[in-house]
Amino acid sequence: MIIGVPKEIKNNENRVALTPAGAQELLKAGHTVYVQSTAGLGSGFEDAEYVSAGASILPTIEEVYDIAEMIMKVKEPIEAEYPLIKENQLVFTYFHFASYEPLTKAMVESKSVCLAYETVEKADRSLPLLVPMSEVAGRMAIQEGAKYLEKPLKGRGILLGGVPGVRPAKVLILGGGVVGTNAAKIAAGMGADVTIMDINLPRLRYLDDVMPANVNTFMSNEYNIRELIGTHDLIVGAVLIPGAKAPHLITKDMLKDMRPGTVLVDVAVDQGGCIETCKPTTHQDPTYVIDDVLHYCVANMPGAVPYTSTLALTNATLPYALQLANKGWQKACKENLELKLGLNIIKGEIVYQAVGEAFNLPYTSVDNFLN
Ligand SMILES: NC(=O)C1=CN([C@@H]2O[C@H](COP(=O)(O)OP(=O)(O)OC[C@H]3O[C@@H](n4cnc5c(N)ncnc54)[C@H](O)[C@@H]3O)[C@@H](O)[C@H]2O)C=CC1
Ligand SMILES: CC(=O)C(=O)O
Ligand SMILES: [Mg+2]
Repeated sequence: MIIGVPKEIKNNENRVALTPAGAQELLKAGHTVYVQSTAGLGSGFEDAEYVSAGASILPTIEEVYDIAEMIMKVKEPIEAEYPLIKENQLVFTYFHFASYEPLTKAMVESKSVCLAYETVEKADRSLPLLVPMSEVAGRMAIQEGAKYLEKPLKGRGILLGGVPGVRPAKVLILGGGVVGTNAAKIAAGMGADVTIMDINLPRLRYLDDVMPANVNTFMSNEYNIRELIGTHDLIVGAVLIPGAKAPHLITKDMLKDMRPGTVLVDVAVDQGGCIETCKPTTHQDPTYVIDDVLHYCVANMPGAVPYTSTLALTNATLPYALQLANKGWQKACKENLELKLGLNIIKGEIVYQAVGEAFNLPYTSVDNFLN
């Protein structure tokens, strides 16, 4: 198969979908790999390293899209990329369709095959291609939150860990999955007073078992959320209903119950956000203030630490990319249910229920395409 790796063009997105090591594995399996010039530079990989691994370099993004049967990307295509995507081309990347109707419609129109990293799902319901980036974003959520709690950055001016004789900051984490657990670990390590909320009681039991003593768990519901938001300094949004738009757990009216300088980091922004007042921001301009509450809603948080994120992402995606390249998407998805669940749009039809439902658009069974 001919595989193309374009350079990411979203704001401050420095990750790349394939490392030279990954390119070598695909080449060893008999495939051809084209990488756009400088695509790996932001993650520390020179064009020459891809060439040594056996890949070819193409100067422009147009040439990469033009030649490739499978495009491997990191972030969802942005408007400038829509016209480059071809009929029948397999696009393997994050899409987060349910949060953005224009992208969904553009990919339907492209008649391409869209296999979304974030909905590839294992039998135990875990999301193997989301996990590594959720680990990064969860840890970063506290790093960023602690920074924006500083007064000159418009936060309350409280030190996360406190000091002897002065109480630490209070951190509230909505959603105790991968992002939430990683955020809690870092916040607890810095000495904060941490509460994790989730609707999944077995998950709360597990977290209660493994987390240090400065982490408490609390059932997630509106009543309990309203009880806590007025006393917490940093609130992290980390809920997910796979493939669907995130539920708004913090509504606009709740902001008035928070103290001035409270910091909200809505990591779930890529699925629409679990804070009603959240709108996607970029690393260039990551925050804004509403009702004296600071919002941080960067939709590609791991893009800021590409040296870590590119390796973590490609460790997870490569085995799946190899299956797609070796067998073609239809056979690979027929034989591997995990990959099949990643199919969101095929040749003009939405095949992922939560995406169709998000926009009241028709959807069809993926099985219609796999026989
Ligand atoms: N902004 C960014 O750069 C990044 C964003 N993300 C996003 O972060 C979000 C979370 O991802 P993961 O932690 O991997 O998901 P996950 O599936 O591991 O965890 C989600 C948790 O939310 C819980 N949940 C669902 N409804 C809830 C509710 N009403 N109240 C409280 N908890 C609820 C679930 O029970 C689950 O434990 C996703 O939208 C993901 O795409 C992930 C990586 C990077
Ligand atoms: C998961 C995701 O949206 C990201 O890594 O940017
Ligand atoms: Mg994202």
